[in-house]
Amino acid sequence: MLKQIIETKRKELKELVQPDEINVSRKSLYKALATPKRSIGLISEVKKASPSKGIIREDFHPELIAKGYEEGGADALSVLTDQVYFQGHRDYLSAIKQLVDLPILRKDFIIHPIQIEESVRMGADAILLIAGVMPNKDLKRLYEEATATGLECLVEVHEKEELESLLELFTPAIIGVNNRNLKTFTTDLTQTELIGEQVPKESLFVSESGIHTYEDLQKVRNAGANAVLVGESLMRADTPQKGIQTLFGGEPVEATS
Ligand SMILES: O=P(O)(O)OC[C@@H](O)[C@@H](O)c1c[nH]c2ccccc12
Repeated sequence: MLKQIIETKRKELKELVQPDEINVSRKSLYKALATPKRSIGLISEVKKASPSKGIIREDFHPELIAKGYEEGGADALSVLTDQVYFQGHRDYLSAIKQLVDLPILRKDFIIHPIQIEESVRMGADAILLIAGVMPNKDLKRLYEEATATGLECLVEVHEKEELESLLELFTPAIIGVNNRNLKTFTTDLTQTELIGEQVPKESLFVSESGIHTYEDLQKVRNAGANAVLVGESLMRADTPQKGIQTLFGGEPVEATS
């Protein structure tokens, strides 16, 4: 599946037209996750559909959802911009960036430097880079280019070996462990426990996918995760605020934040 997605992305890129640049100030994802509002950081994802689950939310209003996440006390937002497989859109990200005061992660399949310029223009604060979809040295180059333009990167890994070989080249500031097996689409939080042991102390550690309950949250926190990236379970909640509240077992945001 991932292979197919990347192939589609390559074709799309041949016809990419850069958007007009929106004028916004950048917010640091790293800082937001290093000083979370609760006992663990939360990146809430604006996600209408996915290849594994189909449509997750029919009445999909990205700006309302984003606003709800902000009111619910999310530390950062992730916005899907891939259209073909996730029914996202780069315009959603631009609109949300102008509406909320949180760092925004662009969730897409970034494989070429022109997407870095595109991400800057659309107003993203950070981008996702997925290990395994390109040689590590190419990923490192994209990481450096993005960083030089003021974009932060969440570097996602799926296997222990993937992280080990990446760390031989460089140490990403933010490392995400995806609990979803990209071949079978099943999620398993023990991935966070297993691979988490390998995440260097100086990097922020994000546990991604398949986090649905307060127990799940505690499990990955105990495994050393600094933050979670949650889409589906929040998108299926009555309201984004209620979703966050339930996920955190009612834990309030810190009064000082
Ligand atoms: O909806 P979930 O299971 O809470 O997962 C969110 C996020 O981790 C997932 O959307 C994701 C993780 N890595 C990705 C890469 C591309 C697209 C999507 C993703």
